[in-house]
Amino acid sequence: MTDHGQPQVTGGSSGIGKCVAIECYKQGAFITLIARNENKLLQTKKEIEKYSVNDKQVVLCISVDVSKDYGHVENVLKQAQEKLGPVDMLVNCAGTSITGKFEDLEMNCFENLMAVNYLGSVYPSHAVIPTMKERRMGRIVFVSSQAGQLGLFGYTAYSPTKFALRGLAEALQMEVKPYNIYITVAYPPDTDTPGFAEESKTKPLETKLISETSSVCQAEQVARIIVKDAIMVCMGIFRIVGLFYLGSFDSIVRRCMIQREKSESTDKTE
Ligand SMILES: NC(=O)C1=CN([C@@H]2O[C@H](COP(=O)(O)OP(=O)(O)OC[C@H]3O[C@@H](n4cnc5c(N)ncnc54)[C@H](OP(=O)(O)O)[C@@H]3O)[C@@H](O)[C@H]2O)C=CC1
Ligand SMILES: CCCCCCCCCCCCCCCC(=O)[C@@H](N)CO
Repeated sequence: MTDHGQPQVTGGSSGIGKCVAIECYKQGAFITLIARNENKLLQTKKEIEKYSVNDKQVVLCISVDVSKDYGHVENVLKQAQEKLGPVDMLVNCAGTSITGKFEDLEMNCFENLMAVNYLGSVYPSHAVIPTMKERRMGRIVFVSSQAGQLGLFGYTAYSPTKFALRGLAEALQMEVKPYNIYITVAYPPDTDTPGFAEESKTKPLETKLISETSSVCQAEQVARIIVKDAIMVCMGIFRIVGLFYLGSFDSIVRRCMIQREKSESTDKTE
């Protein structure tokens, strides 16, 4: 059934997720887009279909809130797999941001962001893992953020949700590695998307000034890196060989250094 990729992309109707879907579609994949707004999904489906590389390719749309009812999320993702075949990659892009000073943010900001950005990645991942384990293959991508590596002014509600994804990814990786399932985490910088434009409307001045120290990326570029990393990590054997080489190169450099120091000190004593 699957001589082509079968990715499911949450948040696939906009921004980074849309570009990830296009990137996979250009490689011949059958795509499932997951987001809430049906019109946006259909519009994106049409846009993606322009990039088809063969006439069998399909773009399936699922309208669901990834952060609300786990049972429902599980059902719709399973239904999609019945239609298109087993998913080989899940890219968790659905997410949103609210900025503001800690004391100015309402409690529901903290609750909603944790629900969408964190649980909204847990639910779809939990739904696809059993099939991936059975098939002894799969990839799951979590889209964190540079604000998931550093806590920055204005991001008290957002950053923790993105830090959480890293903890989830590392613990889950240890569990699923024996099943040949690979987890990657992306940490994108500010990226030009509808979500970013929305976020920028209410950013505190401090956050703006901090953000302006680094430039805004294009969503296409971020998506390309996300897809490439997800595929590269699968080449487990190459990674191991690569690490071995790095280790052996380090020891060459170390030997040369010791050699050079020795000959320098004998030069001095002569
Ligand atoms: N743009 C940026 O500067 C950066 C973004 N990121 C992260 O990348 C991801 C994508 O961001 P970006 O492309 O900017 O976002 P956009 O706002 O442009 O797109 C978000 C997508 O997620 C969907 N979505 C949002 N909430 C839910 C939900 N509860 N259930 C299902 N789908 C949902 C939206 O569709 P709908 O609303 O119809 O549901 C839409 O398809 C986010 O996780 C974000 O935190 C990370 C670093 C930088
Ligand atoms: C090793 C770590 C390197 C860190 C470099 C520091 C750069 C600071 C710039 C601030 C960037 C803020 C990113 C938030 C992006 C985001 O997730 C939102 N735009 C979502 O909408």
